[in-house]
Amino acid sequence: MPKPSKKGHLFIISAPSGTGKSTLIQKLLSSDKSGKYYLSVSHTTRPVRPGEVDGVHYFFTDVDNFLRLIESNEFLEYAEVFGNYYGTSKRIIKEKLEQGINIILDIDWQGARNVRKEFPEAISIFILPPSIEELKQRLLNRQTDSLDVIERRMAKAESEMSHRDEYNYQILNDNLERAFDEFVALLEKHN
Ligand SMILES: Nc1nc2c(ncn2[C@@H]2O[C@H](COP(=O)(O)OP(=O)(O)O)[C@@H](O)[C@H]2O)c(=O)[nH]1
Ligand SMILES: Nc1ncnc2c1ncn2[C@@H]1O[C@H](COP(=O)(O)OP(=O)(O)O)[C@@H](O)[C@H]1O
Repeated sequence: MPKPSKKGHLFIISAPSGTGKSTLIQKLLSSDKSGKYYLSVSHTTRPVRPGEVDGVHYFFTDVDNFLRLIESNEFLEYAEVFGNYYGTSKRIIKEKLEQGINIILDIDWQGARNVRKEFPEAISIFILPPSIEELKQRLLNRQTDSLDVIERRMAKAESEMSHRDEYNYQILNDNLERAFDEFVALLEKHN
């Protein structure tokens, strides 16, 4: 009898906007030569940033279509974040987990709560910025958002951080190399 193949793990990554979660995740994916990790591509109604590609960074959509996708039960979870909708597709996640591929979800604390309801075994990691001042500096340096968008994201940072204790692990993203090593070690521990 063939041995039942091992299922993939579900990793939830959250952090205040600008902390560096996308940077850490992209670094993981570029070092993942064997394709062990898959980053779930969410749907969003927020505007495309320069350099972002539809279907790669997000599936960019309008509100009407997003509401249709909710109706047709397409999402494992969805939430309103910074005045836009964001949602995680259900089908592809289940498929990949069955294939033994680990899934990375870059979602906010509301999404994390909802995913835990369906996947209590999910492993959740909260990434912390060194300080609020440094967080603002990173958002400014990134040069992807206008000043009022940055202000809105900063206003939400404290409330996002108030959920850090709901996560299995917390990683401080002070020095990128150090934080990355800790991030990889943590993921590998579960493999
Ligand atoms: N609940 C939920 N949150 C999401 C999803 N996709 C992205 N987010 C979160 O939405 C927030 C804003 O994401 P984004 O606009 O890309 O900004 P960034 O975090 O500054 O790069 C972040 O906290 C993401 O983790 C999703 O599918 N569901
Ligand atoms: N450890 C770090 N030190 C300094 N800058 C960082 C660090 N990690 C990420 N950054 C930079 O901070 C900005 C925000 O990072 P990003 O990954 O887009 O954040 P998030 O996905 O959490 O919103 C980017 O310009 C990125 O290059």
